[in-house]
Amino acid sequence: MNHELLTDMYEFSMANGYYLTLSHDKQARFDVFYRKAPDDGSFVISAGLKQVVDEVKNWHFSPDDIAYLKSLKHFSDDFLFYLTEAHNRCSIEALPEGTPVFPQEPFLSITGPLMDVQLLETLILNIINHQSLIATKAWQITSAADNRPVMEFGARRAQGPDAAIYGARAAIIGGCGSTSNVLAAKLFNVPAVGTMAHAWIESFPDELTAFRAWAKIYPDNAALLVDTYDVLQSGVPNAIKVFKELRAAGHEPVGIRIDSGDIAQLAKQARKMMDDAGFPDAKITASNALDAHIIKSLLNQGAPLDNFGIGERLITSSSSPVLSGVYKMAALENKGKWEPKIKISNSREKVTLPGHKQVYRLYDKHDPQHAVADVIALADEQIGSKITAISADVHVTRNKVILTDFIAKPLLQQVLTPDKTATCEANPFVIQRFAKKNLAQLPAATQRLLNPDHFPVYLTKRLVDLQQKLIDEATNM
Ligand SMILES: Nc1ncnc2c1ncn2[C@@H]1O[C@H](COP(=O)(O)OP(=O)(O)OP(=O)(O)O)[C@@H](O)[C@H]1O
Ligand SMILES: O=P(O)(O)OC[C@H]1O[C@H](OP(=O)(O)OP(=O)(O)O)[C@H](O)[C@@H]1O
Ligand SMILES: O=C(O)c1cccnc1
Repeated sequence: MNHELLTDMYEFSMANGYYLTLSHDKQARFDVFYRKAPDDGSFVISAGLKQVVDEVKNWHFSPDDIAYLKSLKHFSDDFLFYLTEAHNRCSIEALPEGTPVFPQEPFLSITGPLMDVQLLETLILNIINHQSLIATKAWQITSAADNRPVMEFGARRAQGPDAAIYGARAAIIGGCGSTSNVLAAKLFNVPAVGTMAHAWIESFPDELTAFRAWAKIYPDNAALLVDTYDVLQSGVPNAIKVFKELRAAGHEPVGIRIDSGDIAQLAKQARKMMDDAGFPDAKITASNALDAHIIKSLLNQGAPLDNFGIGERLITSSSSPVLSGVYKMAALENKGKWEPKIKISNSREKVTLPGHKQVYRLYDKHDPQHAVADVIALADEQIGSKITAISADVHVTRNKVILTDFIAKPLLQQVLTPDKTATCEANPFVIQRFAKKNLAQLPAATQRLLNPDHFPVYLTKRLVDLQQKLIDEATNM
């Protein structure tokens, strides 16, 4: 299904209005950014860019779409004709997927005909907000799991098929190692994994028969679900019987999955039983409405867990289910000249950053693996060896600093041009490694699950002066 109509009606009303009142090739630039990270975190892991680039690159309206828009009797024929010829005329600059991004930083900027970029607002936000939210949640969960493999199990609880598919990709970006979602595994070339459901056990006369039947079919992939009847009285003893039979036939068992009850207590006792029976390498997988905080707590209780299967709280980010990324006009072309644009608000933090911008990550000159701050600058500014900067966080009291001794790396990169040249990493594991590398360069305190430190984000003086000038002009001061 093409997604060109996946936009809000007001975007079409405005685009039709622009067509009727403004010059048709008037260019505009919009930025995507967010103001507050989910779960009171300090950053978001950017995700969704690959899908955005694919959508924008192939942007077009089918005859059926045009017929539907015509049937609404709301748009001019000339505008509808413009849409029949629509194709990508936009360029996109963006942070690569997997970049930890902080509030106010544009993680994507799109430039193109005003009508086109306006029509793309809803779809771009839909994709970026969803996938960045899930990638960030997956980072929380996998960081709590402390290098133990996490399988994404959420398809059945995701809010619809797209959320399951693209959520699985975002989960890999955020740190998961595999997914139970076979379609996502196929589409993104990632491992499809799984154990068994209680239905398998219930389909046989008893648990032992069910385990044996499984082990016969999958002798090298026997991860047995032990909680259908009683984990310690029945599940683990039966699993051990089958493990012994497997070993006698020359196979090593994978382990067990515990999906209910007090996981810490059950895992400790199951571990002891399997060790005593000669299976110290049999793994214990935990599942059952787990999230980052429960995983941390289980590990703090000393639960000997090797793997996690995580569904609903990952795929829906249920503890913080919205990333409110926004899409705001930064500049508009007028008679061949770009003019910076601003949205003013009574709340200082909601005043937008005007103009064509670049985000720099500053690394300590003497320790270049250590990021010390980000700076948002105007794109045509020269970043020298010294920057006078103002905190992007309006609540900071001592908000003016002089930054020196840094190496500045520009983060926004061109990923799509109107001639359809697209450069954008697709492989979610490559992106996962990029995310890990970038996170390792940030202060550890910004990555606490509870009350993390905020990473300093600054604006250059020129950007702040431009913002103030536009505020003054708009308020006639
Ligand atoms: N030792 C533990 N410490 C903290 N949380 C735990 C522990 N063991 C399980 N949990 C979590 O507690 C929540 C509720 O577990 P509960 O015992 O109610 O599940 P259950 O009723 O046994 O499972 P089910 O409803 O699937 O039969 C789940 O999110 C689970 O992951
Ligand atoms: O709990 P999640 O993190 O979403 O992980 C996925 C869950 O999906 C399955 O449950 P199922 O749908 O069979 O229902 P159940 O909760 O009764 O086990 C599985 O047994 C997990 O418990
Ligand atoms: O393979 C599993 O164990 C699995 C898959 C999806 C949901 N719950 C469990």
